[in-house]
Amino acid sequence: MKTCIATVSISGTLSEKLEAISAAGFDGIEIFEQDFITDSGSARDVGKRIRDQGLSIDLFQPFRDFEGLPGALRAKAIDRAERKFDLMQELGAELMLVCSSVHPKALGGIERAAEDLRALGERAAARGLRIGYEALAWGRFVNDHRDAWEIVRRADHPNLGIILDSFHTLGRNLDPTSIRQIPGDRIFFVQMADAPRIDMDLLYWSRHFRNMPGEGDLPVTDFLRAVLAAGYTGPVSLEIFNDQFRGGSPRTIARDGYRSLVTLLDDVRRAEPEVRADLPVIPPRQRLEGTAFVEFATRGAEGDTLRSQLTALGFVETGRHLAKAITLWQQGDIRIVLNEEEGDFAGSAFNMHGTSVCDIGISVASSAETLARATALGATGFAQSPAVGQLDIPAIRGLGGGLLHFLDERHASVWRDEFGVDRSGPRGAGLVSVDHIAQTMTYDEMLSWSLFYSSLLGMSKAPMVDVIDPDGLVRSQALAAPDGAFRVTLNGAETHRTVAGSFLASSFGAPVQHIAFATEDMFATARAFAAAGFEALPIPGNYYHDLAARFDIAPAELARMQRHNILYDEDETGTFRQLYSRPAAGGLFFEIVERTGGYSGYGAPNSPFRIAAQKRLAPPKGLPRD
Ligand SMILES: O=C(O)c1ccc(O)c(O)c1
Ligand SMILES: [Mg+2]
Repeated sequence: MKTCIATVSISGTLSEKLEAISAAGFDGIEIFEQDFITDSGSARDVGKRIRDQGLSIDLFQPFRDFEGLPGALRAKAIDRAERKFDLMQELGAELMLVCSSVHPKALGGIERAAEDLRALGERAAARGLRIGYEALAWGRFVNDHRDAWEIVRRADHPNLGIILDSFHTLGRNLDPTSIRQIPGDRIFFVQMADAPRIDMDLLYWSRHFRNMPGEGDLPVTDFLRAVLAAGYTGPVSLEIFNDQFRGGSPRTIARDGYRSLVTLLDDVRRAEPEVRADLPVIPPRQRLEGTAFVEFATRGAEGDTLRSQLTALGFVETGRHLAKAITLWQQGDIRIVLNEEEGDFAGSAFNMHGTSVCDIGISVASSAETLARATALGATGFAQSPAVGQLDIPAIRGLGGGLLHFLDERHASVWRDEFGVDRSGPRGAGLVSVDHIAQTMTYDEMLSWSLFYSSLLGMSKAPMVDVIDPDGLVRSQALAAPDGAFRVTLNGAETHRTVAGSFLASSFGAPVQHIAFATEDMFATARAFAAAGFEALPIPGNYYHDLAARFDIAPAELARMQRHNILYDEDETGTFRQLYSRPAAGGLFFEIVERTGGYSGYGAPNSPFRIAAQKRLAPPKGLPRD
């Protein structure tokens, strides 16, 4: 199945767009007329440049306000179409998109529209061209793909077909199953776009907020399933109008687009196995089984500080790497790796970010299949020649250039072979596993990284939440494996003045801002911490007065929470307790959580209080406080 993208979806000049689209792996483009007009090359030159990039021109668009016009206006519209046919022939484009009219003088009527489009189909046929008719969601008379299809059906011309665009159908909440009734060969082109569910004017929503399939909230998989079940075998294309993408990096947006489209085709292939279209075969998302390790790059005095922090949290050093300056720290099922090598990957991560998380190991059902899927979806592989005796574990680059390693049962012996350790850690303070890893990025990187996790790995998104920092808003997007075995929260900062933003600035983009460990008994853990000299993030008394008002918590329990600086939340399914460390050098910190019942959130109502408490302790530089 051919993969395409509209030039409007990518930022830059036409040449930059083409280069990025080609590099990302697409087969063809929809050329937006505006991108042609702004270029200084002739139509022939532009057509050649596109083909020289290895791309075909699968659609020329848009041609507006054609059908339903009276008298002289109709004649002028036909003349305009003929001129654009000339242009298409020079470019080497065979299919034109005609979108439903919004012209104030246009007249309604299905029969009139069918007649006009039949006439246009006839003129296109005389030149070996074809016309695809698309219902814009805000079209004056035609704004529903079922009406567009009725017009195309009545026009009954072989050079006229329908163009389906997921946004126009799903944005109006139209049921895509009606598409299954359209003969597949009368669908001339298919455009895919997702969007976040926002209640607003359709045209404005479409022109500014579309995003890549899987990045938004629309049922795009159901839509494409219906299209392919109808027997459509033509190109599947992305047509994404998005303000943020228009200002983004052409390469990144094109790569994300390709990743989202191949993921969508793969999801459809699995959901609709009878379809005829030839869809790319890539391995399925692998089951995630947990966090195998979290590796820090550190050195010298910073390493000593980190070691004393880990000790206060109940970790113990259980092994040393047989060949490198790397130590293993354990507690329960948690493995923390401290890498003080100067020459390898961790060394360069330390030079760049200071003490920081440079590598996350994820336990998966099959690491080879995980790597194969990630590679098919355009992830950047990572290989560092293993030291003697070091297992070669598949890895890719993640956020901030950090690594993600994928381990399966074939790598179970790595701890014994390389560190001489073959059991889980001591009970320590009762920390049992990594609950989640919090990654910080700029706001405009969030869609990209949430697509990364949801397309490469078996993780799904929770609704986005706003986190209020006293100095700005931070958006937070959580993603989790279905059973919570692996969770990440992505925090998008818009200014340097927020805790998240100042972390990004001061660490030069370190990928992990905090790690949350799970305990099964928060109070026992807090007591063990206190005995080990752990210093909690102090939470003000006002918080506990408010807790007493919001929830039914016994006074003795509330007093215990306050004594240990424990935060609390609950929902219909269960309860959540949180305890934070003080921020370490560079702003990195630890969180301890206890979940009961089915609570699957992250204590979002508590984050403003946590952030304010962090700022009291360590005001961002240049911002005197109190
Ligand atoms: O916003 C528009 O006008 C517009 C133009 C062409 C399309 O294919 C479309 O989906 C929207
Ligand atoms: Mg469209």
